[in-house]
Amino acid sequence: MELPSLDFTLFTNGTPSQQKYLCDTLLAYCKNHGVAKITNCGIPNSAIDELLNWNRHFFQLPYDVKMKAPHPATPNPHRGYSGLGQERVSSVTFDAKESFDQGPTDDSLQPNIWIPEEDLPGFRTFMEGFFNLCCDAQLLILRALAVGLNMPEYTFDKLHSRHEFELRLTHYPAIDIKKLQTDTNRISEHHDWGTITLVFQDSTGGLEFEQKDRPGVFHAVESVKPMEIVLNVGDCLHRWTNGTLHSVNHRVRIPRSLSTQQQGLVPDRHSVSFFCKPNRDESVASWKVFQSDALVRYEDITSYEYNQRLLKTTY
Ligand SMILES: O=C(O)CCC(=O)C(=O)O
Ligand SMILES: [Fe+2]
Repeated sequence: MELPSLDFTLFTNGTPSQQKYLCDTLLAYCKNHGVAKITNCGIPNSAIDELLNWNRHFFQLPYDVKMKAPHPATPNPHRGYSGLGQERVSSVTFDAKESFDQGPTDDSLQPNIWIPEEDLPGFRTFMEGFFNLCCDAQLLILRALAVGLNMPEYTFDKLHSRHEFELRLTHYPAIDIKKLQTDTNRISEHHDWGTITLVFQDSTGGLEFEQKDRPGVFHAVESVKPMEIVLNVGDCLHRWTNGTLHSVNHRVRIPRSLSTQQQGLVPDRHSVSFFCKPNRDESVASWKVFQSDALVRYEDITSYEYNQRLLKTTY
């Protein structure tokens, strides 16, 4: 199953009928698959190339330097560098990845943890700027989704006004294909916990999503160019819409181009995830307008409680 890229200039600069097409198509992907590929949502392509370059530079640093910004051994703050195996997405399978987590600059509850400027000059400035670009992009995407849902265009704006989002760099080191065929994943199957996630990836491949109506059947979602951003629906959007929008199960495994290979090395892979999450004090209960069968599937807890519940299972 190939996912075509949806060009967001249809929403920002298109005619009313092109705008409608973009919103309806985006909504259909979010309902039927929980995933879509998008381009031109306001983040310059050159910034995405640069982002992946910074990702490479960061993880190429010696381990001791990366450990100058250690993610604590505990879930909070969910910031800084996590080495191989520190985060456990699955309780069964080892995930061969290292990551670096960042939030907004002014978050006193979860302050950022940076390596010293002299160890990678320019890294922090670029990453803080890219975080802001993602903030603008998520607003645009959620407005298009709101229009697709026949809701007021600005429905999601105030629910995300505090930018309590996370930006994560991930590096999957080169690995023997036999390991990925047996006891190791790059990232085990999981749902994202927030509203939507934007995934920027290099051309290595390996990201897969589970078909909604065929549990256990996964399809590759690769980006021919890094400008093709993968959009995942997360749990909070699923909860608010009472399951109308589908929080997609996904994982990273062997790239499609190597799937028949029996031996050798799978090259390393770099990706970046921007997790757009509701303000911490927002409820993530199902909205009445989506309760056609009077069944409230999801209880009234805050976004923060929901997030903490899940975070505690992985660190
Ligand atoms: O590396 C990827 O492409 C996806 C990573 C992911 O799913 C995540 O960080 O939640
Ligand atoms: Fe994910």
